Amino acid sequence: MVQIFRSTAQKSAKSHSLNKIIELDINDLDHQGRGVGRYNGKVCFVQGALPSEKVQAIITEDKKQLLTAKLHKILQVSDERIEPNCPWFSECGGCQLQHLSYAAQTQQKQTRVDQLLAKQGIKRLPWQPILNSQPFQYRNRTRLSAWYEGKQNKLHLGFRQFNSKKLIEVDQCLVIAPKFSTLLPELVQILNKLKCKKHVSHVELNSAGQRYCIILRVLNKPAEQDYIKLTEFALAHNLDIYFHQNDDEYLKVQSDSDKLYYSIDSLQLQFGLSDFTQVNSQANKDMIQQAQNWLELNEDDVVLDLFCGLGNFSLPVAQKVLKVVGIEGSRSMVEKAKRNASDNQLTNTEFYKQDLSSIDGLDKIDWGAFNKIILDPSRQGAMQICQQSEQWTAKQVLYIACDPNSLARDSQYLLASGYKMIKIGLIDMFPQTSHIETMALFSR
Ligand SMILES: C[S@@+](CC[C@H](N)C(=O)[O-])C[C@H]1O[C@@H](n2cnc3c(N)ncnc32)[C@H](O)[C@@H]1O
Repeated sequence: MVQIFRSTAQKSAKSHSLNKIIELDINDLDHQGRGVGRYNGKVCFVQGALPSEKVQAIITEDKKQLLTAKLHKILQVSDERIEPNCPWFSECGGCQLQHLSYAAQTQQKQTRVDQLLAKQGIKRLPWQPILNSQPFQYRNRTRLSAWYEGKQNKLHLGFRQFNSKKLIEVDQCLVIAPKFSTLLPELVQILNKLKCKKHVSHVELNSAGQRYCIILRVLNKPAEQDYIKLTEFALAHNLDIYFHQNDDEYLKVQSDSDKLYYSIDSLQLQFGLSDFTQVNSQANKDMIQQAQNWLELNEDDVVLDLFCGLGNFSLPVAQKVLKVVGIEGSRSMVEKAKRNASDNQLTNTEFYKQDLSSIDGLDKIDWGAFNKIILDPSRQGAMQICQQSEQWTAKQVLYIACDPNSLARDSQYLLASGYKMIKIGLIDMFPQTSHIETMALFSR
């Protein structure tokens, strides 16, 4: 008979290993920023440990091929270890790398991309200089969890703990816009004065555009008094505050209705609070500039911008080329991209709504019409698209990846179609975190 239950002996060996203190060498960082070593033939992930360190760690999880452990003591300290600036760093799940020097963070990210592409047989990458960001105060969007504690009749704001549902209350955050960080204690105070405080599920902070916006996600319709209190707070701090109750409905507590827009050089791009916008405004501008430089745009180019969003790449590119066609899955973003083009007097753009993960959608694209292609997919990547790359006439393809795993997978299809990777560079869009953004240029 096939044994499907673990024997009692196996079970008890596992339970004995829990809480055991082990000693190991750390030689890598994983995609969540955890130190990686080996113990008794198993891979062991130790949160808080760094490559080149020797540590003692307490086993918290014992699976067939891997262990998870908590850092207990550092026996040999990495030269790159620094004191984290944030008092909540060891608990809060928002940042994973504040204990690593900024230069080493980007170097580690580059190493990780090297490793992932090497696994697919893509080696000796043509690395370009890293596009660094300011290490703190760079985030223009963040979401705080809110939770109501019945016994004390108190609302708390914070972030989730690493790999857990537990919430860590914070009254400042070093990676978000400084105005928001300074305002957090007063924001919690005012929220605690609201009738609807029990029904606030989370709070979003958005300074992607010209205004500082606070969005309160509420489960029930707020009372009139709440509008009055929040309007006073908004006026006192020069903020816009919105209630977000249903999917696309954002109700501004003040009555004026300013449009939101962000700038790229002389262009102004309108966006909505539910739209995708890049989280790091300066890194976004640098990324767009690098994209234009790498593509060596000229006035004869006809460019296809896939996953174009609101026109973040399409519009600056349109200023330099004959024509840009942008394709995007969200109808409302396509409408905004069109309006953004006309508001900026750009007459050489077209935008279409299309699901770029469906073969039917891809069949409608006239691939032969473009000599340059920009791909900026979400984390899932652009596999279905890159699988069709054989039929492309484009000489150059620029791939911007927010997940290096997708880049590694999709690069294989491009290389198989005769493209060569001629440039690759890290864009440090998310300092202090383990997120990796990469730009790669392919040519044939
Ligand atoms: C990483 S964002 C990039 C947006 C834009 N290029 C920018 O820089 O702001 C990815 C975009 O892909 C869109 N998207 C996601 N899945 C899609 C799909 N299956 N088909 C078409 N667009 C999709 C999202 O709506 C989002 O606007």
